[in-house]
This record gives sequence, C-alpha cells and structure tokens, in this order.
Amino acid sequence: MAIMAFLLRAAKWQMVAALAAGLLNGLCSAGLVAFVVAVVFHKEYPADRLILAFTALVLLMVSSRVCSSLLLTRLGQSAIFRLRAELGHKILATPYRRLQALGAPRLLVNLTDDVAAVAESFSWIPLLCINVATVLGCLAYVAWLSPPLFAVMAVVMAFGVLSFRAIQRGAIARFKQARECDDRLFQHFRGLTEGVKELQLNRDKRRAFFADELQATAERGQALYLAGMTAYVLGANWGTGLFYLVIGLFLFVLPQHLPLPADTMAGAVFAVIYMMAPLVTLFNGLPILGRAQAALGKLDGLAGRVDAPSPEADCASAGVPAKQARRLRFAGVTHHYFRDEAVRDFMLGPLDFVLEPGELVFVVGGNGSGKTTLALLLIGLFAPESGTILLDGAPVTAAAREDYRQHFSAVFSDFYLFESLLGFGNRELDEQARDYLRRLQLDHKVRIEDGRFSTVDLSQGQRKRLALLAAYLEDRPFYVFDEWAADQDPAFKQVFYTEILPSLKAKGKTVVVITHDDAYFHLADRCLRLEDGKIGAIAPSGRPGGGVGAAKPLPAEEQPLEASHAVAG
Ligand SMILES: Nc1ncnc2c1ncn2[C@@H]1O[C@H](COP(=O)(O)OP(=O)(O)OP(=O)(O)O)[C@@H](O)[C@H]1O
Repeated sequence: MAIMAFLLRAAKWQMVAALAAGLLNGLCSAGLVAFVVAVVFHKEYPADRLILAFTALVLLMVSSRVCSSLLLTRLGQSAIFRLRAELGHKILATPYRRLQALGAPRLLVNLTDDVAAVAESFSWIPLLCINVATVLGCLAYVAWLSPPLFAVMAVVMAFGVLSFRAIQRGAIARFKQARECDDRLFQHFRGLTEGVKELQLNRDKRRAFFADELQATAERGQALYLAGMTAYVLGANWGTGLFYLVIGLFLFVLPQHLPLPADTMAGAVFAVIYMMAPLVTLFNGLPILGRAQAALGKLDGLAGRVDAPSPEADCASAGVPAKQARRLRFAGVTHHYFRDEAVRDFMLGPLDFVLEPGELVFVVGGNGSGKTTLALLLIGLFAPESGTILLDGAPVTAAAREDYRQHFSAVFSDFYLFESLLGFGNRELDEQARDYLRRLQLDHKVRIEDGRFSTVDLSQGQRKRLALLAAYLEDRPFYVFDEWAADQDPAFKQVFYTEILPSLKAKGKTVVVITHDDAYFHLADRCLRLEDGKIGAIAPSGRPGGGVGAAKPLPAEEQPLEASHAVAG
C-alpha cells in the first residue's frame, strides 16, 4: 500500500486513469466468464450477435490491459527517475557533517539497492492492478449470480485475508531486518574493495574478515530473507488453498442446503477457477512489494536525515564571488566531534585569527591536531558550533554559507577527481587547461577535449596535479590545499611551494596550505600551529612559534626548476 500511496503522490491523475483501465480490464475478464457460461447454457442466443459481442469484449479487454500497463509502466519509470533525482538533490543539499555521520556505505545502499527494490516493485505493479481487477470482476460476477454463494466466498476470503496479513507482517519484519544486514554488508564490501591489498597480504586477516565479517553478515541476511520468503510462500499457498475449499463447498456442501440452477453453479465454480491464476500471480508478487516497502521505509528514513534542497542553492546569480580575496576573520570559532564515553571528545577552538587578502598561510601541527577540521570550517563545509566567521566584517550566517563557499577552491587530502572539468562553460577552457597541463608536466600523459580528461588512471601524485589544475581554473579568491604536496616528488614539491603558491599569491588570492613540509615553512607569510585543537603559535614569515625563522637551505634535488614549469596566472 505504501508503494501505491507513493505512486499516487507522484502522479495522481495518471494513477487514477491507469487504475480505471485496470478495473475495466478486470470487469471484461469477469464478463468473459459470464459470456462463456451464457454461450454454453443458453443456446437460444443468435450466433452472429454472440460473435460480435465476443469480439467487442476481447478488443475492450486487450485495449484496457494495454492502456493500464503502459500508463503504469510510464508512471513507475517517471516516479523512479524523480526518486533518484530527489535523493541526489537532497544529498547535495545536506550539510557535509551530517553526510559524514551517515557514512558512504549507507548512502550507497540507499541509492542502489533501495531504489532498485522500489523500481522492481513498480515494474510489477501493472500486473498487480490487472490481476486485482480480474479477481474483483470475478467476485462481482459471483455476487450477481448468487448473493448466498458470494456470502460464503466473502467469509472464506475475509478469513484468508486476515490470516495472510498476520503471516505477511512477520515476513515484512524479516525483510526489514535483512535490509539492516545489507547496510553492514555494504560496509564489508567497502572493506573488500578498498582494503584488498591488506587482505591479500595477510592470510589470517583475510580469513577472519571473510568468515567473521562478510560471510557472517551475508549468512544472517540470507537467513532472514529466507524466513521472510518462507512465510510468504506458506501464506500464498494457504490463501490459494482456501479457494479450493470454496470450490469444495460450492460443489458438495451448498447444493444440499441451497438448490441452485446448474448454470449458476457452473458459472460460480468457473469464476473461482478463473480467479486462481491471477491470485497465484498476486501472491507471488507480494514479497516484491514487501521488500519494496522495507526499502521505501529506509528511503523515508534517509529523507528525514537529509535536507530538502533550497531554491537559492542552485540560483545562477547567487554567490558569484569577486576574483580578489577579502579579509576573513575567525572569532571564537569552535567545532566538536562527539565520541562514545570511552574516548574524549575532540574540540577544535575557540579559534581567533585573521586572513588578510593575498596572504599565504601555512597550517601546521601533528596528526589529529585539527588541521583538516579547521579547513572544513574555513571553506564553509562545517558550520561553527559557536563563534563567528566574518568576511569583510560581515558575519557568515547559515543562509549565507552556500554563497560563502563559492569563494573557495580546495584540493582535499582525500580529493575526488572528476573526469570532466565541471561548471566552467567558457569557450577557452580547453586552451587554458592544455596550457596548465603543460606547466604541470602532464601533457604527455593526459589530453583535454571538450573539458574532459582523456584519462584519470594516473599515479596519485599525477591525479593530484589534475585536481590542482581544476582548482586553478576555478579562479576563486581563496585557495585551500590539504597536504597537497605529500604525494609529489621532491622536484614538483619545489615547483608547488616556490612557483605555484607564489603565483596564486601574486594574483591576489589568499592561500591556506596544510603541510608537514618544514623545509618550506619559511616561504609562508604566517604559520598557524595547531596543538590538540588550539592555535599554539602564529609565527610571521618564518618558523611556527619561532618568530622570523631563517630560510632553511634547500637540498640539491629540490633546487627550483626552470621558470617554464611555473604555473602562471
Ligand atoms: N568524522 C569524525 N568523527 C569523529 N572524530 C573525528 C572525525 N574526523 C576527525 N575526528 C577527530 O578529530 C581530530 C582532528 O582531526 P583532523 O582530521 O582535523 O586532524 P588533522 O590535524 O587534519 O590530522 P592529520 O594530520 O592526521 O590529517 C582527530 O583527533 C580525529 O580523531
């Protein structure tokens, strides 16, 4: 029912038309039963009229079936399209911190398995509607033939429906538990694909992972799914079995108490037999609906945790930032990660600092000191829990955060490289990109055509250079690099610190670089050192915490490259 309600919400009138066509088809089916009984028992009707009526009935039956099927198929497909699009929009509109807490495996299983389960049920719904209509038509025919026969049938059917619903409830509960297992299974699949190197390396780890994690979860899911299916099979056969009971009652019990004409009795038995095939189809399809109902419940649950997209979010005019950086200030900004009781919560801040336009600032500190969290706050992907971020003196409110983010270009340490340069739309893009490819020493590896890289199957360092290229082309006022140079060879590290960063600064950009490369700290205008979530020291033009530090001599292999390698503005 949840699925039907979903379709009704999606396109009410299309759904009503499809149901009406399905109902007409069911009535025609029942009409065909009545027609056959009339032809067999009433020879007095003229043959030509019978042939005409038969032809009209069959044409109506076929055309209403086609109409209902096509309408419902179209409706199901557009509902699935909308479901996918809505989910995608909502995920993109949800604060990053909440998505992080939901986790990639759970989102993936929602986007793939759940949507597929709902889609499967949609493809089955035309059959369901037509078969329900056929059953209803046959019931109406029996009621018209003989109300007492119908009453007997109705009592048996009511008993059948009630007992089937009790069985079905148990089955749906099992499907829901099996669906929970799918979430965990996806997490394990992630371990399988992303941790394959570690697993192939160590036999004991591989065995333990396979037996205790993947196989155990898969087996539990399988057992729950089988329990749900078993309940459905038993329920379905119990339901169809009751119809044989009805036929037995019609043939052997009722005639002793209720004398009925032969054509009435034959018509009723014929109608019951005619209903059996649609009923079996219905019972077979119900598990698909049951699974879809569990999946829809999960998608509804997700919808409660992700946000509806706001109309401003994609507004073309909103948030086109100036190319030049402005003054940015953190005033008492904090962020918290909540953990379980066993581990201390991590608290970043309160942070107070200013980024002047065109400044090159390095953020340094040990692992887990809060550098990436600071970067996520800076670029507006995390909202401050307390305190304020001010851009040119204006506080960045929740409503302004989407626009605020448009001031930043970033390459994250766990960056994702898209195969195309997205969101540019300028004609000279390929030319500019080719120029940067050359300067980033990637032109012998990658070509760019219509804003698309010929390949992204490159080394991690090379992929990071492509990510840098995309960020460079964005030409935004603020740049944030999270350990960008970590995967680069010494020569290119040198290019990054001594040519790329200064060229961005020369263009008036404010550049924040998270780094552990202490050989280059002297190149920063300032270094912010983080220690356990607090700013330990701010050192102008030199070593963090050490005042103006002397420039450390560079190792021979890190001497500057030719100027032609520089990424110029
Ligand atoms: N999603 C999260 N949930 C809970 N705690 C988190 C989460 N992300 C980070 N933390 C914790 O917050 C602290 C700061 O993490 P952060 O990634 O900002 O540090 P970092 O300085 O960038 O570290 P690294 O140099 O290792 O990248 C760490 O102690 C980390 O365990």
